[in-house]
Amino acid sequence: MSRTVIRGGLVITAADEVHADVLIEAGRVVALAAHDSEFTAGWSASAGRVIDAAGKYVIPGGVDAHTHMELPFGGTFASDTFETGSRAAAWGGTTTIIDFAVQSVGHSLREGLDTWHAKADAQCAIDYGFHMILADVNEDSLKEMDVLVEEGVTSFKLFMAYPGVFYSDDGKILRAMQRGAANGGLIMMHAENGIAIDVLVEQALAAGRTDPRYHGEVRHALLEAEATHRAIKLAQVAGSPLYVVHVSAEEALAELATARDKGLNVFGETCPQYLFLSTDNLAEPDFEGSKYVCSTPLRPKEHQAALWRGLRTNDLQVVSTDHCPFCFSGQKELGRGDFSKIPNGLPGVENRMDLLHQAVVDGHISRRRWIEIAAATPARMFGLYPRKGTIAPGADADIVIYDPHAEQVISAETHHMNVDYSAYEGKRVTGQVETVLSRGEPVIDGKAFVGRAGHGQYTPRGTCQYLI
Ligand SMILES: NC(=O)NCCC(=O)O
Ligand SMILES: [Zn+2]
Ligand SMILES: [Zn+2]
Repeated sequence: MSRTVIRGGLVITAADEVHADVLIEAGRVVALAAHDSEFTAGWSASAGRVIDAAGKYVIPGGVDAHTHMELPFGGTFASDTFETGSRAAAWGGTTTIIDFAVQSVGHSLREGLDTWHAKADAQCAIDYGFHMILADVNEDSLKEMDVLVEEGVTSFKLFMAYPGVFYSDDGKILRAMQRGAANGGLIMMHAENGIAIDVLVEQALAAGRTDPRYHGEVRHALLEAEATHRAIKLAQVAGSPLYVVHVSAEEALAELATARDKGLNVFGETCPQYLFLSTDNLAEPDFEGSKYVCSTPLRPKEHQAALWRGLRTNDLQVVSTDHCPFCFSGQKELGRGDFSKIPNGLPGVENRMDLLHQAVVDGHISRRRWIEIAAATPARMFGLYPRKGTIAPGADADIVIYDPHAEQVISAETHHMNVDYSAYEGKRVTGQVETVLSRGEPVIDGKAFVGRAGHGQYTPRGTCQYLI
């Protein structure tokens, strides 16, 4: 049986930081023990591979709980396939993604799930699971939720935005929440008042305000806060937990904090783009602002301090990417002259672990909190813990050797995502992935990709393990 030993690194989990050696066998962590102690004697001699991690961090692979490979949106498709996107994720130290299978209106959940399996199976370099987007809540799809939860698709995204596409009205949302309360499925909410936003879009375009910056203005922070408040109340009535995705506005975060102060099972996710980018980017000239069009939108810089505080106080529990890349050329350009036609989404699956490490360097969060929000909590939230999200006996050996002192400059010239720009072009960050193991197998080795499409396995999930 092949054995790997990782020697001499600082092992960081959400719970601990310890100088330890890690023994891996058959794709799993078998033991951790104090570096070069009596307990590790003989490990290296019997190992097929010994990785020297002296001076490096040894961390659980990242769990990115919000990606959209090949998502159809606005008449085009997100430009990363599961092959290119999962490879890029590995380059950035993420070893599990949870992507969104989509139910189309008039079709079953099963059809949507089968379609996403056909896109992803045998393509991924790292392990993957699925949430389900509920676009058509009806008697049949409600019943299907029960079956999917049993099968390991244990979370369902609903949209208060995008009328005519993914939108659900309050009655449908309430019914899905009631079903989730009964079957254990976690409701994930895109919380923006899409009906009101569509009025503002129409008014802006009629007044000749067509540039990307107006995307941010019509998607008003108060309309995110209002929808967040409404979603919380509906969840309370239904008796269901709630996970609000891509929180960007301070006012929306305040709604989550109030609910959590009452002891409710209400959770929030934010994304690196809301922590590091702002409406200044949306206002870039020559249509460059289109590169930053996503929903919820980027906010004025002042919101960032509130989001960092929310991450420290645990009013926000998870940082995912909402990775949904569209090339500037030919895709973002669909919205020249009409911001409402710019496909929504930003690339970032490769950058998340590095940007959050930079947040450690900058003093926003601690090292253990970095691992908690990027690996341990998403794994717990979505029923993957302790197989994913930690380094402990029995866990999958999804492990990253991270060089905390390496300097790098993020750029489209060097990234591996299938998109022609970087949202963080030119940003200097300290820290870089050196080696990535997925179930004990090297995927990135000494800054080279050595993985393969099809190594990544579909991973059915349990129900939420984060309830109060
Ligand atoms: N977020 C975004 O702009 N695009 C992806 C779809 C979604 O998550 O709403
Ligand atoms: Zn969304
Ligand atoms: Zn999304």
